Amino acid sequence: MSEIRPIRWQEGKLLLLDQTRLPVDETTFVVERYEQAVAAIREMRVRGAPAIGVTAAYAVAMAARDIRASDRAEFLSALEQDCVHIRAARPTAVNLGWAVDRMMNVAESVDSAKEIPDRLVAEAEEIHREDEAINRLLGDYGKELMPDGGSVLTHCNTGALATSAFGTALGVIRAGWESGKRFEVFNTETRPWLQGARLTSWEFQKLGIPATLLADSAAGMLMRQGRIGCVITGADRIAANGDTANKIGTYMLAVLARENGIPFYIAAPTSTIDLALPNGDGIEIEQRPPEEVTRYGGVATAPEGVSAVNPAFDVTPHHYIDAIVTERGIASPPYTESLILAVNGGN
Ligand SMILES: CSC[C@H]1O[C@H](OP(=O)(O)O)[C@H](O)[C@@H]1O
Repeated sequence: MSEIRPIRWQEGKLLLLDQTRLPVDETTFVVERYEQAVAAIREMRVRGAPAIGVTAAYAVAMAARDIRASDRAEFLSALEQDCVHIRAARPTAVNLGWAVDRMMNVAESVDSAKEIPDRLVAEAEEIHREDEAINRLLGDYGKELMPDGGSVLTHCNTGALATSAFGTALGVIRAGWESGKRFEVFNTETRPWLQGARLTSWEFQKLGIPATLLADSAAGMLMRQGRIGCVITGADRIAANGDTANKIGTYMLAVLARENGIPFYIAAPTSTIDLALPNGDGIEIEQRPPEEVTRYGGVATAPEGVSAVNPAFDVTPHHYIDAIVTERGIASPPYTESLILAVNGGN
């Protein structure tokens, strides 16, 4: 099976598998300027915390390519201005800001303005390469949590489409399956943007992993019936105490899992951990257009004029989370200690 790669850098252009068109059409959205990358992130043509970070890295490199200043200080000032727009594309996933910070640190380490653009392309490519390796490591650690002969439920899309390749929570499921374990897989549709129905189901079919799609509201009944052995999701930002922001509906699944005595896991690279944030109260939750709730595919699914709220994420308190799988191992409570070790490489 050829790996799904939603992001490709080719001859100075960023080629994105347009996720607003899946699963019906597999089309490439071509990005040549950083402004187009910002729009693609905001419009969710590319989405998923790690994928947003990789795309933001290339956006910084493209911004640098268009700056004409020869003076180093002027160049860096202009680049930081462009980075303000890149950082603002979507607020919740920490990976975006993490990638921009890393790119700006590299730019500031270069002595001559004319060398910055090429150096930044190289750094963006390195971030891109690192992400796949990290996901595979994470999957390898996490696969032990997959219940041979049992079942797992996942939410939203955390597969290759949410990263550079392989995925995070879906990568753990894939690694467990490819290690020879056999278990039932369930995935929620994930309203209103339908990442689960449109993207995760598509990825499981590509991987040859049988998976059963369910309405978000059916998850509680399946748990109560004993049909779900564990729940695993991704993350967009993990605070120092383990409070975790993820796709809207995750908190509901975590509370239902605890109520039914089912383990609830998070899978995320350490770049998603924000140790500067003591707890989840300070995580900015992206509010997306109400039309994503009241319409789908250009068709009204609610009466014209109805008001709607559309938070794209929620925060799951750390005490509902049984383990956090990272590329440096599985973190267990107390997360105030285990996440520091994970981020610092065990030291
Ligand atoms: C591997 S992180 C994927 C993460 O991102 C998703 O959000 P969105 O589709 O809005 O970018 C969701 O929270 C996933 O868990």
